[in-house]
Amino acid sequence: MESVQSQRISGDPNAIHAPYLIQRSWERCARQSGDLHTDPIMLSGGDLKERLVRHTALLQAARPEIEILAGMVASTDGIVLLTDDNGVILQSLGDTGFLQRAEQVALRPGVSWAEDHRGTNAIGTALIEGTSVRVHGGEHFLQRNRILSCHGAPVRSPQGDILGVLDISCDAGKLHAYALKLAAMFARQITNRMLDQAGRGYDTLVFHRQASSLDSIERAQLLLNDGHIVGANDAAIAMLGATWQHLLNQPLDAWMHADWRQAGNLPVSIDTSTGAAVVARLHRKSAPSIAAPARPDASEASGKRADALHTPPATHGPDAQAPAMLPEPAPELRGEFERTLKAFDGGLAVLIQGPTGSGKEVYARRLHARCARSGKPFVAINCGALPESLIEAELFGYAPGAYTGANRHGSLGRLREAHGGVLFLDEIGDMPLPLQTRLLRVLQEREIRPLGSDKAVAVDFLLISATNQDLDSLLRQGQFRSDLFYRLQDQRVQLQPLAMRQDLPGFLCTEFNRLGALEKSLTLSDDACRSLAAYAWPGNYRELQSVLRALVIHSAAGSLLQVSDLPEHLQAPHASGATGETPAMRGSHTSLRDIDEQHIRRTLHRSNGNISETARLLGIHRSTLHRRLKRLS
Ligand SMILES: Nc1ncnc2c1ncn2[C@@H]1O[C@H](COP(=O)(O)OP(=O)(O)OP(=O)(O)O)[C@@H](O)[C@H]1O
Repeated sequence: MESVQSQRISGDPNAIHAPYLIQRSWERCARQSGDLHTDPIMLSGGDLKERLVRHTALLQAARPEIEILAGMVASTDGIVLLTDDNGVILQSLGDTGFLQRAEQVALRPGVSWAEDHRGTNAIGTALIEGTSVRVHGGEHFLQRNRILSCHGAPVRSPQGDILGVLDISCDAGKLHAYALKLAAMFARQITNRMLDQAGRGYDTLVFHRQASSLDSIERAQLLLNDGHIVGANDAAIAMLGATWQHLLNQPLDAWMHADWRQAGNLPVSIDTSTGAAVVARLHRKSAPSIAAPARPDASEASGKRADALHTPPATHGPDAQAPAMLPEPAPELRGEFERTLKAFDGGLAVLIQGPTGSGKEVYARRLHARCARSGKPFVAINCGALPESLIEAELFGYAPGAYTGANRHGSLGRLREAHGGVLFLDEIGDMPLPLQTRLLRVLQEREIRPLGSDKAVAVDFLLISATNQDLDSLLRQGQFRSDLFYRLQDQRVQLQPLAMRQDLPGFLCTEFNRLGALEKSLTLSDDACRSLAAYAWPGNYRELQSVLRALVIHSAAGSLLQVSDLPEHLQAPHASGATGETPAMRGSHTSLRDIDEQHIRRTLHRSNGNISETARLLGIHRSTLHRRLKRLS
């Protein structure tokens, strides 16, 4: 398969835009080719009508764009199609001559062009990859579709979900280099229009590096509710160097200097957290918000949480964080995820173990997003980041006037904020022993007694905890209570290091595109991709994101990146003579704990022993690093 594909791609200089996307798609199709050769699946008139009604908002936002675009591609006899998120064509517009020929391959409303029905094609493949895709002539998996050249670009909701695909299709002989960019540009315009519609009732921050682009299609746009980000477009994600799951529901202050509050109709200059200077305009809306954290007993609450904890605010409600925005578990973990979800929904406590950056928090948020309590709070507590002196009040709350310096209204405590929802205790292995005792009591009695109060308050939450430490050995050393341990681990989940991921080479390219490569038309050469896949990735997904982001930022637009463009430690010696073999294929004799420890030591060395810098690079709190170093010494 590989040689056929690369031959075809190298024979067509225009088709090198994303060989991996096409190749991966062909591999998927080859695995199920028996089902692909059946006739197109056509919805009945009633079903199509029902779908059109369901997607009214998308169709309305897209109509003006589709009309303009159809006029533009008419000169190439092209047509414009809009599909839903299942690849079913909702609307087609354009040259009637080509429309008739397109009919022959069932390129018409009501037909599904999902990849598992029609093989590799711009619509179905763009839906799976989540990026713009061009599929030209012979790149189509099914022979009968090879008369086409198709260019599909996903349209996203303000929360990043793919709502459908905008596609330009024409005769394969009439390929136009600009068609993919055109599809992507108009898809972005539809996304922006939907963002404008959803934005009624929110503050909207529009920004760009140049003031003259604030009204252009390239503008970055955020919807804000009480200073928290509740919607965004791709340009905002790229300009802030963020991902959907990191941006949504987070305070804008974490991504931009607080000066954004000074913006109004007159643009102001602001620094983003990555140090880039942007110009921003703020449109304030006075209508009520939908995603404001509705804490239980808000009247008793202190109003503002201690900032020192760096824990994200509780996320609530169906809009809070849809599962589609969270990264999927690796394919080999999906079955296990469903089993864990069932146990979790049944009330069992879940303990997630895995090395640093392996996606424990993402896994926990995904469980929350998919469980029966998804509309209820998700309260994340980083036990390693809590100073011991504050931890008790922070977790269990306190009565008004409980101690000097306390908020005079008292505090609910984070455990009570989780009432009705999910409590996520991250880095549970770092919880000091006295607090373990207190937590155990809460889990047994299902009630808490705030500091300075003798009134017990009932609490009800599902529990997820996570650690990158070996709890069994902490138990043996007497640093972790065994009775608490058994309460936490009804269902255990072991996350693998990124390097063990079976689809690593393909995944690297998808991540690279998602993190901005596509926007800058960057491509990884086969050797560079192999080299990245052969690296051990001790910092796992977190390290991968940081490497890929840096590559995107430092590469000139349009480049084809070679091994020599990669950071030195990713080039050799593991890559030299690499056969495309990933650590997962080679098997690993290194324990998760070893990888973690080696990673900490290496990072410390790289930072010349600077603890703050090491903690920042590892993405952990300084106090956690101190504790880990104590154990390593
Ligand atoms: N399956 C995945 N695909 C892509 N990115 C992922 C995936 N899982 C996690 N990430 C990203 O990796 C980073 C680290 O993830 P997360 O915080 O969940 O890891 P963790 O195991 O909880 O880390 P730590 O042990 O340091 O707390 C995040 O930026 C997250 O978005």
